[in-house]
Amino acid sequence: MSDLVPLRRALISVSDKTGLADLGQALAARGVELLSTGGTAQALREAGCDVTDVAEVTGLPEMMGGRVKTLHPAIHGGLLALREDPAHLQAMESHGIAPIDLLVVNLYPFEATVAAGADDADAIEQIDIGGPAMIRAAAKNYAHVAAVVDVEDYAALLAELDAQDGATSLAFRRALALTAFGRTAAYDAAVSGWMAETLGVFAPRRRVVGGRLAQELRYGENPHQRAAFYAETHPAPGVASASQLQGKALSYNNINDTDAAFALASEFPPGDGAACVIVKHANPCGAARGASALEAYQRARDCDPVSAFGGIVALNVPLDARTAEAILELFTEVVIAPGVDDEAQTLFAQKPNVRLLIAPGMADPAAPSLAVRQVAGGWLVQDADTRLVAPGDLKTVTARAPSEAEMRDMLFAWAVAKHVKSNAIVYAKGGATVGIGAGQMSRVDSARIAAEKARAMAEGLGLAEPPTVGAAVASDAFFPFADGIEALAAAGATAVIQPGGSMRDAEVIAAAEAHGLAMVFTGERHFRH
Ligand SMILES: NC(=O)c1ncn([C@@H]2O[C@H](COP(=O)(O)O)[C@@H](O)[C@H]2O)c1NC=O
Repeated sequence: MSDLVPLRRALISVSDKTGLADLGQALAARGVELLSTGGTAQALREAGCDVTDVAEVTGLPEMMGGRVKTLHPAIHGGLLALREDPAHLQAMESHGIAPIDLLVVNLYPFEATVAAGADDADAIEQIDIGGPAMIRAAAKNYAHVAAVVDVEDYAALLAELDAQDGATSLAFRRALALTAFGRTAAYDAAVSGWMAETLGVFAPRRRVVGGRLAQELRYGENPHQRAAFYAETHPAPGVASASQLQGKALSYNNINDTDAAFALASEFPPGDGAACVIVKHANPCGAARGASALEAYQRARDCDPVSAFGGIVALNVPLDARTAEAILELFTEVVIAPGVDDEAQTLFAQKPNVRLLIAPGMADPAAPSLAVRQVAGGWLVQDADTRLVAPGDLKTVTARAPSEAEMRDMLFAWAVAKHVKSNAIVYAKGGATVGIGAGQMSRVDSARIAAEKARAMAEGLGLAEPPTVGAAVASDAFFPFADGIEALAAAGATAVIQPGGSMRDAEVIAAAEAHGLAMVFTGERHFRH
C-alpha cells in the first residue's frame, strides 16, 4: 500500500483564525470537502468557501456554550478508523461515518487567557476539550490522517499537497503527529500548572513543564552536545522574550549567561538610576550603578576588565550611543537592554557579529516563579529566589553601625551576591563591585580570590591602593569561621553584610570588632549553585 493519502475531506476548527481564509480557499480549490465548527465555518463562508457544519455531520447541534461540538463518533470515527481494517470499515459503513483525512485545529487560548489574569470561571471555559480530543485522535492515526495544530504549518501543508499531487505522505503526517502530541501535552501542562498555582499546591503529584521551540542551537555547552532553546508561551521579560536586532545566532552559553546578566540587572529599578552587569560563565565579573548608562558600564567593566573580555552586558536602561561606543571597544558577545536608540543601533551595525537583544522592559525580581533543574533521573523544583532584604530587616551586630555610604554599598553588594555562585563574596564601593569571588568550595578562598584580583588589577593600573580598601562586603551565606573576616579586613574592607547564624557567630563578630568592621546580619542567605 502506498503511504500517500489523497486529501478528500478536512475538518477545520480553529480559535486563531489567522490564515484561515487562504487555507480554506486553497483546500477548496483542490476539491477538498470542508467540515467545520460554528465560528470557523462562518469565517470560511465569508471567505467564499463551501462548508459543511459539524452539526450536520453529527446530527446534533453544538451545545452547552460550545462545550460539546465535535465530541461524537461521526467525527472521532472518521479520524480514528483504520482504513484497511475490515471491522473498522464495516463500522463506518453501518454507522454512516465518513473518513476525515486532514484535521486543522488550534485550541482555545487558555494560556493567553490565564496570562491576562482571567478569573477561574473564564479560565475554565477556555480549557479546550474537543480540540485536544480530535488532535490526539488524528495524531494517533497518522497512518491515515494529517493533523495540523499551528498556523505556521499551513504553508507546509499546501506545499506537501502540491508536491504529492493532492495527497500527504506518511513522513509528513508522522512529523505533524509529533508536533500535535507536543501541543496537547504543553496545553495540559499549562492547565495543570495553572491549577496547582490557583489551588496553592506547590508539589502536585505530577509536574509537567511545557515549552515551544524558540531556536535550535548549533550545539550545547560543548560542541559535541546537541542543544535547543524552548520558551514559555508568555515568557517574562528576559532572554526568551527579547528580540534580537543583530548579531550571530545565540549559543547555549550565550542564552544562559544573558539570563544571568539580565536577572541581576533587573534587581536595580531604572527609576533609581542606570545600572550595568557584565557576566562571564554565569557569574557577574562586574556590576555597577552610574549617573549614566555609560558610567555604569565603565564602572562594571573596571571591576575586572580582563574577565569582561568576551562578556555579556546587561543594562537596566536603554542603550545610547556613548555607551554603545564604549561597549564596542571591548570584545563583547551579547548586549541586552530594555531599549536602544537609533545612533547606538547604527554603531552596533558596524560590528554585525555582536548580538544585540532588546527586552520588553526589565523583569520583576520579586515575581514568583518556579526554578527547575535536572538531576540524573529527575527534576528539582523550587521557588525562584525572589527575596532581597530591605534596610529595616538588617540587624547590626557590631558596636559600630555602618555609615550611610557603607549601608548603600552593603545593600548593593548583597544584591550582586544573590546572583553569584556560592561561595560568593562581593566587595563593593561607591555603588560598584570592586572584587568578586565566585563558586569556590570554601568561603575564605572566595574572600581571598576577590581581594587578590582587585589587588592585581590595581597594581596593573598603577593605583595607589586596591579598591577593596574602604569597601563593603557581602557574603551569600554565613562565615563558618573568623578566617573569612580576617581576609576581608586584610583587604581593607570596612563593612560586612552576611546572613549570620553560624555556631561560631561570636568568634566572627569578635573578629569584625577587632578590625573595626561594621557588620550586619540579614537573617537569610542566597545560596546559588
Ligand atoms: N467541545 C468541542 O467539541 C470542541 N470541538 C472543537 N472545539 C474547539 O472550538 C474551537 C473553534 O470554535 P469555532 O469554530 O466556533 O470558532 C477550536 O479551538 C476547537 O479546538 C471544541 N471546544 C471545546 O472543547
